[in-house]
Amino acid sequence: MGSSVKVIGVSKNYGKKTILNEINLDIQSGQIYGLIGPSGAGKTTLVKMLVGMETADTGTVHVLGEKMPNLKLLQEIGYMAQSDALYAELSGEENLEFFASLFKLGKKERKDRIAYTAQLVNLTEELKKRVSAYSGGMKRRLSLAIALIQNPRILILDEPTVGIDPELRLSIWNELLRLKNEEGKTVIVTTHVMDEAGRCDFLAMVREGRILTTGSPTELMEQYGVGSLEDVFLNAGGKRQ
Ligand SMILES: Nc1ncnc2c1ncn2[C@@H]1O[C@H](COP(=O)(O)OP(=O)(O)OP(=O)(O)O)[C@@H](O)[C@H]1O
Repeated sequence: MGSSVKVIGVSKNYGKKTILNEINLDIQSGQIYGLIGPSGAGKTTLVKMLVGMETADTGTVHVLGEKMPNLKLLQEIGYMAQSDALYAELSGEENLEFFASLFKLGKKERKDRIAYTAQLVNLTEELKKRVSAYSGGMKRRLSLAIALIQNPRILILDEPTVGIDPELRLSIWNELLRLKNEEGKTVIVTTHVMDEAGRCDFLAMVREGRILTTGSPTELMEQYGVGSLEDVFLNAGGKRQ
């Protein structure tokens, strides 16, 4: 299917600190690609580069064949940040309407996308409430709905299920799998949750700004001679402080 995302020789420093060190990634279209690694490894900095919100000091990032950053690609990339960027004084529905208005969507399509994304994250009944009255999990769910609003080809989700209960987490993962299988979407996700990592087609282990290893979950377990991704994570030195 070809590459959706190509990262070549990307490095980034903040002051004297090296945050990303010679990163290379080739993310095939129609895959769920997981970035796993301990806190502070550089995952968020890396995904921000894929979205075009950060620039590399050296190296290049291409998304759908275009060099990033590139405003043309906003329509094609849905991004869910680690902290929610929502308008607290507006209702959930007004937030969805606002974000939908930023994209090229016809009137009916806009309405349909709002209904579909709200239902996907189980917020249909709560749409009229102000976001300031939402719980943390509800805000995460609304952020996920916003990431999907313009029907992007690539979804980039930074720890999407933090604060979401197991039942809804499962239904979100089932939907991500459906989006991949039926609509050929590419999903890039950062996670600390190993059962989520196990649902990815391909994983990159990130630590101290480097990619330690890449492979399917099964390949990584074989590589480290262990029976679980938890053990891969620990053996690769990813134990949380
Ligand atoms: N704007 C910034 N200025 C200076 N340092 C930064 C900046 N943004 C991130 N960092 C540093 O870069 C490093 C990597 O951070 P990043 O958020 O990319 O890690 P992460 O792997 O996403 O971690 P987590 O899982 O906790 O979100 C950290 O040491 C962080 O303190």
